[in-house]
Amino acid sequence: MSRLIEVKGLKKYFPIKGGFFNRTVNYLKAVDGVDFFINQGEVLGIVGESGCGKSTTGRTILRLIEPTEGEIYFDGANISNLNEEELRLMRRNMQLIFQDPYSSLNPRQTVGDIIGEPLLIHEKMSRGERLDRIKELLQLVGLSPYHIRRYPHEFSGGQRQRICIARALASNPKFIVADEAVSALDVSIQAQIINLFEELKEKLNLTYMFISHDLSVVRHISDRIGVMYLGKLVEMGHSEDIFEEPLHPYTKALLSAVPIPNPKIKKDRIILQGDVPSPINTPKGCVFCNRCSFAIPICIEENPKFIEIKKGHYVACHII
Ligand SMILES: Nc1ncnc2c1ncn2[C@@H]1O[C@H](COP(=O)(O)OP(=O)(O)OP(=O)(O)O)[C@@H](O)[C@H]1O
Repeated sequence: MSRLIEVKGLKKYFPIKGGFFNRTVNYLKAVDGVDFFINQGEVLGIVGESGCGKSTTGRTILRLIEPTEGEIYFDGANISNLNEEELRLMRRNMQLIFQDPYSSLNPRQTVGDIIGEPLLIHEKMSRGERLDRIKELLQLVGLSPYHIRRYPHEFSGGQRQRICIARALASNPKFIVADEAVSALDVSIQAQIINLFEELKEKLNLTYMFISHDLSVVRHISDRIGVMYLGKLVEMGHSEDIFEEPLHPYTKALLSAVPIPNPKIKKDRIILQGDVPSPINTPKGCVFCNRCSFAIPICIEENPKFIEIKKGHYVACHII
């Protein structure tokens, strides 16, 4: 299996300005040194509580946010230092679908204009060819070609997310970052949109990074899952391993809150204590240690390495 995405030592520190001269007085460490890869045709789920750096990771990979440090490879090519023109060409291969289908569509544009916009930017097409392609995209996401002249307010939340997906597919991308793409939808509609993502992946040979704060959402679609906490990956592995044999105390705590239908899977009940530390003054040792019931003295002193415990299962924890 070939690697479509590879990320090495990725960091994104946002400067914090202050004082009379508005100088940088500190940094918020949104992403603090993450390494991972996504194979061609694979779905990597990224989970973690709000503010742990999931969106920043996704957007930095797409170069919508400039990385502070680290390397990003797409299909073997280092895209960390591309110039504007090179980035423009690269972007057609990588698309972002985000949370809120209500605010991400221009209410004054017709569905046809919304979906056709990337075709104007990226493709040299005649008007007729563009219309055909828009109709094809509408059908691909389960909408009707007759919807082409309608406006976003005429659609339900699930249908609007389908429009966003059609727009993202217009440039024939290979890689999609779906950032909380179903979080704003009702549970029954969430399932429909997740099924659509799965169908499109098979039909169009897509690769996804599927970001969610909700483990039960990523479970169904992900081949592998990465668990983030305070800007770092604390565990990553095949979905079955993460659900059936979680290793990191934080992953166990997240799983405690998720109902698991299989009675054979025994879960340690771990309740999260305390608060997430500030991403401005991150702890010297393990980022999770102030909330961990199993912490030992080394956890306060030393940041644990992210190591492969068994094939494909990585964890950053001193007690494993
Ligand atoms: N443009 C920015 N400037 C300064 N800080 C930012 C910026 N974008 C994000 N942050 C901060 O970076 C940290 C990580 O944010 P991010 O949105 O990546 O987290 P997340 O896990 O996706 O959470 P959520 O699901 O709530 O979006 C947060 O502390 C956030 O406040």
